[in-house]
Amino acid sequence: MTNFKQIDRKILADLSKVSEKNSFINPELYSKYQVKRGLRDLDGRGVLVGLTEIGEVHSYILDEGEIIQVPGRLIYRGYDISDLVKGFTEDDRFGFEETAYLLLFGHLPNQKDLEEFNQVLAGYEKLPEDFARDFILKSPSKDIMNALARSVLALYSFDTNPDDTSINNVLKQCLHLIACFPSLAVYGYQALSHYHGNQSLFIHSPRPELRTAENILSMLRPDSNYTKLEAKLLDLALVLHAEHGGGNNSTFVTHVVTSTGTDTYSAMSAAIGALKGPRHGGANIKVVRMFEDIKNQVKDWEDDEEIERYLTQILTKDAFDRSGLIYGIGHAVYSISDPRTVILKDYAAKLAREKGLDNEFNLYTSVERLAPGVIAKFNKMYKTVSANIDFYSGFVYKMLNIPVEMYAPMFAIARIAGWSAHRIEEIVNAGKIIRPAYKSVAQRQNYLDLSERI
Ligand SMILES: CC(=O)SCCNC(=O)CCNC(=O)[C@H](O)C(C)(C)COP(=O)(O)OP(=O)(O)OC[C@H]1O[C@@H](n2cnc3c(N)ncnc32)[C@H](O)[C@@H]1OP(=O)(O)O
Ligand SMILES: O=C([O-])CC(=O)C(=O)O
Repeated sequence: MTNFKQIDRKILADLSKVSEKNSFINPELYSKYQVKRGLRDLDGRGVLVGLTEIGEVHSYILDEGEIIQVPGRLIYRGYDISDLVKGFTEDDRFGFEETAYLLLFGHLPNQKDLEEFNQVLAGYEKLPEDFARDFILKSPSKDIMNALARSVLALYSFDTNPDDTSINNVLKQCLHLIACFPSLAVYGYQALSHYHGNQSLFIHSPRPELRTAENILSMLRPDSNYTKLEAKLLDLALVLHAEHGGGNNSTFVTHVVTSTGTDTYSAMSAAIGALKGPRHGGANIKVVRMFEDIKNQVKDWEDDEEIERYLTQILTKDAFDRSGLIYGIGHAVYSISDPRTVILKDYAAKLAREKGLDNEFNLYTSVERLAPGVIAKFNKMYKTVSANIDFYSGFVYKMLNIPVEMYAPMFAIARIAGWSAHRIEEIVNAGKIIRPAYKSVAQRQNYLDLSERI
């Protein structure tokens, strides 16, 4: 057995070298053929690939053809996110369901619309009989995003009409997914914590009278208790994560996969896979882990030079996960600021004060202030970088006692609303499969018989 493993490892190592060598493309060729890497122009502007009415991510203005970076704005269906947040927080209402309604149907719900919508979601939140036992608890995964994607794919089998892409059917499927993502994710976590973490197993059912944020906390906690303040803060986080235009990676994946004509479960599981990545929604988990490392490595949290030295080690791949990335900093579109971070940071500050975590909050603000300068020393920058939403979200979740494995799933529970709206928009407007071009830069070769190959 050991021998086999050793041989296996050697073969794999050799094959990996060959694979890596023969996958390399000379970076100069990208400029030669004017390939827009990351679907971005050299100045950072995204290549225009679609139109949407759902979300707008605004970060610059053009002045006589010149890009002027401005503080970021996020607009859902024409409404500025800060106005939406102000509206429901000042009225002391939950905002996530109202936001999901707005994204899906294009207008703000009135009282009656909202009550009806809450009832619809409550009616859809129940999982099929024995689904949790057979599909979640029986094979617990160490990664809740993978568990969530698997559950979404498994739901296909319980749908009597899964491949029907009429809007009526797709809307029904999307509403079902929006309603049951909290249970799918939380049960995935409970399975992990029980089978891999030796903790007692709790499976609490969602309660129809509770809103999404309340249900998440009630299902996560053994005693189901939470304060109104905790639920409101989580609700705010869900609203801020619900949508980000058509170009963010997971939503673009939703458009790409939807354009093939495939079913809702396939499209949404692909989007979950995209969101999980540490350069996208998975960054919130990385940020909190990176801060655990910073807290251990940096002795004086008030010493800017010591913090900068550590951040430099991250950039040079000598610290943390050796990826060279300072997580939670930078954004494909925003430069001066991410409007969601501005809102969340304010709440993070208040909560940190309440919980006696001012020191840790101050460390976050120091990293936020120092990281852009460190990154600029190592890269050619076309725009400044600033903290993105993932920078403070994990810290907020941590203060809400939400387990770290649930941070990226929390993003998915919110973003399924945006993905759903984009899937419907793609189906209503498209009819064309998304298929960009790749130029082959391989040399043509004459075929060799097996006996002739060296
Ligand atoms: C919800 C979300 O998805 S928000 C994003 C969450 N992701 C993270 O927080 C991960 C850390 N950040 C990053 O990896 C990047 O900033 C991204 C992926 C978000 C955006 O990347 P880009 O579009 O390449 O950003 P931008 O053009 O501003 O970057 C310029 C250079 O700085 C580098 N850079 C940007 N941010 C960082 C960072 N946080 N750490 C290290 N280097 C960075 C880029 O890699 C790029 O270098 P390159 O030209 O050699 O490729
Ligand atoms: O827009 C992006 O590229 C990433 C992002 O912030 C999001 O999806 O929320």
